[in-house]
Amino acid sequence: MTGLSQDYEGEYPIVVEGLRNAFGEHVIHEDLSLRVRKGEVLGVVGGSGTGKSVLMRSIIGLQPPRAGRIEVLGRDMMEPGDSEGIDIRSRWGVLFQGGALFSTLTVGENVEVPLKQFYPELSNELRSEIARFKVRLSGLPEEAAFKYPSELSGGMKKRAGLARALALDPELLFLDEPTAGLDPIGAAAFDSLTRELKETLGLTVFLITHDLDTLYAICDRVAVLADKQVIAVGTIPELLALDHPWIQEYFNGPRGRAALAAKGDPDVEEAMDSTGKTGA
Ligand SMILES: Nc1ncnc2c1ncn2[C@@H]1O[C@H](COP(=O)(O)OP(=O)(O)OP(=O)(O)O)[C@@H](O)[C@H]1O
Repeated sequence: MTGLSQDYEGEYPIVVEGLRNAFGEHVIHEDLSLRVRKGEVLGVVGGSGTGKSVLMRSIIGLQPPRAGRIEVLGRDMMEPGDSEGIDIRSRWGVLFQGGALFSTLTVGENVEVPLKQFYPELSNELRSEIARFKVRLSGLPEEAAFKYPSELSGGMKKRAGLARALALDPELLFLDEPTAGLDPIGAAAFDSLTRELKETLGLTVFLITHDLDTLYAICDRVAVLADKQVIAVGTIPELLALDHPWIQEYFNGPRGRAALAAKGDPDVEEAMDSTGKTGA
C-alpha cells in the first residue's frame, strides 16, 4: 500500500534551488538552496523567525514560493500534479509543531485520517489495525489508540503525531521542533525513537530544531538558516570550522558546549578546540 514500488532511487530526495519567499514586503528567503541526501537526518537550525517552518511548508507544497525550484522525490513541486502517479503527499509524513491532532478524534482515528484519504478502499478493520500498529511503532501503548489528545501528556501527543506521520509508510519524514516542550528525558527518548525509525524504515528526515542535544544525538548533517539563505550545510565539526558569528555563537556558546559535554564526541571536541574559542 505504500509507495514502495516507486521508492526514490536518486541521491537527493529534496532539492531546493533559488527559493524566494515573501509575505508582502517581508522577504523571508532570497535565493535559498538546499539538497537533502537520501537516508540522512538533516537538522535545520537558525534563529527564531529565519524561516525554517516556512521552508518546510514550501517543500511540502503548503507555502507556494514566489520563485525558485523545489523537487521532492524527483517530482517538480511547481508543476501541477500527475493524477496517474501515486499522490506525492502520500510519500511523506509530517509532524507539525504542537502535533496538530484533531481533538475530537481518538489517537487511533487521527492516525486513520491519512489512511482514509489515500486508501479509501481499505476495510475499517484493516485500517484500524494499521493505526494501532503505528501507535505501537511510535512507542505508545496500544491502549493509547483509544484515548483523546486531551488525555495525553505532551510527550505522548508528540508520539501520537508521529504515529499519524508514519501512517502511510512514508519515505520522507518532516519533523518541526519535535522535542520542544519535552523534559530532557522525554526529549532524549524521542530522539532515540527518531533515529531508530530512520534506521529501520530507511527514512530521510528533515528535522527543524532548536535542541542542541538533538543535533548531536541524531543528525547526520545540519543546515543553518541565516540572512534569508542556507548559509552552510555540514556535519557539526565542518560547521565549527566556519567563521560565521551565528554558527560560532550557537555551537561554541555555553549551551553548545554543554550539549557536547553530554554527548562527548571527540571529533567535535577537536573541532571546537581548533577554533581556539572557549565559548565561556
Ligand atoms: N502566513 C504567514 N503570513 C505572514 N507572515 C508569516 C506567515 N508565516 C510565517 N510568517 C513570517 O515568516 C517568518 C518566518 O517564520 P517561520 O515560522 O518560518 O520561522 P522559524 O524560523 O520557523 O521560527 P521559530 O524558530 O520561531 O519557529 C516570521 O517572521 C513569520 O512571522
